Order: sequence, then C-alpha cells, then structure tokens
Amino acid sequence: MTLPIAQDPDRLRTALDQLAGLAFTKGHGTGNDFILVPDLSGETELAPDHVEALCDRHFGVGADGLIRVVESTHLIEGRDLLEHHPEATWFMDYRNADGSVSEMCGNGVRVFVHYLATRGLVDLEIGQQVRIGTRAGVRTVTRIGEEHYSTDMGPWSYIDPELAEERASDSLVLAAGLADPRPALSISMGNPHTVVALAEDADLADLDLARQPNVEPLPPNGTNVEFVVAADPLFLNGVGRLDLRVHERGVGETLSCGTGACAAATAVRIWAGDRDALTWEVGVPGGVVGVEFIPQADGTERVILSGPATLVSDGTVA
Ligand SMILES: N[C@@H](CCC[C@H](N)C(=O)O)C(=O)O
Repeated sequence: MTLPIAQDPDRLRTALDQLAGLAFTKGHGTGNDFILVPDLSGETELAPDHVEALCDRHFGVGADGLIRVVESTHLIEGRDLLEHHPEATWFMDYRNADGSVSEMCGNGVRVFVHYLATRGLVDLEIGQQVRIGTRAGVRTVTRIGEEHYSTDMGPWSYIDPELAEERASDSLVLAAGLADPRPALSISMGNPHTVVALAEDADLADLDLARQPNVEPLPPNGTNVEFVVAADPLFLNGVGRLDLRVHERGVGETLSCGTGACAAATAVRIWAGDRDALTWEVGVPGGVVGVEFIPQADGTERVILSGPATLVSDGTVA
C-alpha cells in the first residue's frame, strides 16, 4: 500500500523540488479550497505526487483540490470537446488532494471562472456567461455578482436507475457516529455521490468523518458521501432547505461540495415526493449554496448551482 506523501519524506521532497518556481493562486468556494495553477499552454507536468504534495496541509500549500488552468486545445479531453463546442476555450483540469482526477467540481468551476475573469483571461461583466470545458462536459457559468456565479451543471441522473427508481434508496451507509447503517441514494452530477438520509432528530455534529464511510454496494468508480438533515419545516416561502456534511472521494471531509449539494437536494426532493419543489438552499459547514431544478421537455432536469467564489492569495513554490 502506498503511504500518504506526508509520511514519505523522500517522495515529498522530490515532488516539491520538482515544482520549485511554480506560480499558484489559492481560492475557495464556501470553504472548499483549491490551488489554481496557471498553465495556459499546457507545459507543466502535474503528476499525482505533485498534486498530493501541494495539497498537503502540513508539508505543502494545503487544499482540497488542485485546478490546472489550461486552454482546451492543449489537452486531449479539451480538444475532444472543442470539436462540438468551439466556444469552450478554457478547460478546468481538476484533481483531488490525493492526486486522483475527478470529472467535475461545482465549487471549483466558480473559482476557476473567477480566476479567469479577475486575471483578464476572459471578459466577464455581471450578467455575462462563459462556457468551460470539464471532464463531465461543457458547463455554462454566469457571473451573477462581483464574486458570485451560477453554473448550469447539466442533468442529474441515478447511478443505478433500476434500483433507485424501485426503492428510492440503493445502498446502505455506515459512518463513525451512526448507530446503524442508513439508507442512501446514489446520484451522478457528472461525478458520483451517495446521499445518506439521517434520522429527523439526528445531529450532523455527532458524525466522525475523519474515517471513510462504508457504502454498500459502492458505486463502480467510488463515491462522495453526503449526510443530510432536512430543515423543519422542509419548505419555507417555497424554498426547500437542508444541511449537509460531506466526505469527498480522494480528499476526506471538506467544508463544502457543490456537486454534493446538487446531489443532496436531488435526493431529498425525491424522498419528499415533491417534483414541484424547484428551489433549494443547502447549508454546508462553510456557508450556503443555492440549487435550482429546471425541468426539460425530455423529462430530465438541469441543475443550476449558485454560490460565491473567492481568491485569497498568490504564491510561488519555494
Ligand atoms: N468539491 C467538489 C467535488 C470535487 C471532486 C470530488 N472529490 C470527486 O472525486 O468527485 C465540488 O464542489 O463539487
């Protein structure tokens, strides 16, 4: 088994030495934090060890994930997208803190666009939109305030449609702090999520997410796990409300997860049996994000995620 890089001084030293001089920017969306690496023409090799070393909170810069800012034309996935979406000239190359690749990051894409806008790489006034390439496809991001963005995240889908439609839950999840395994529903937002329904009187603070929750059966590509408690009353002035804590695939517990918020609102809405509830407010440990469902003629629903994006500092690897 490979040790985490923090426990392997030689691997850590080598990775950081190889990155000497690399410029980066630190940013976050509701406390979900990222290291943005501008590599506009795709010349920087970022191996999993490099990402893990930079994201380590004690020996590196520290972040939940790393986002390489690259023109779509400089990577294979980007060139594939450009064939049908020539306007998606920028690609969000997203990696988890452990160095693994993820298809999508809902908080990350807002921070990514805020970086492009504030560095003059795109012209984006409030009210304007930009199309961004990701491994989950092209996403449209609208600037709705100086530091606020909304993203059309595309349609949600069940990871296992047959099981889910039959039973409204497709797995059981056990985490430290839970007395018994709880029913859960796995939803894809481009990346995989398993949303766990806690008992009505449960306290999210009682969970210990330092250890990875056990999901049975585990979706084929692993999963991010969201523990949700619905507000009482669930709807206030027509807005559905819930709180969550999340254990992210490839990271651990984070203060927020944008795709996780979308998946959680989707699952709670299914459990509540109210397809007309289109607007949701999701509380995460690092703030609040908005989720909206837009029904489509073909029966699918597009999910719109909105929230803040903040850039904190610029640096260079020593
Ligand atoms: N924090 C993100 C999701 C990041 C990727 C995730 N860990 C995965 O592996 O799918 C978000 O805001 O969506």
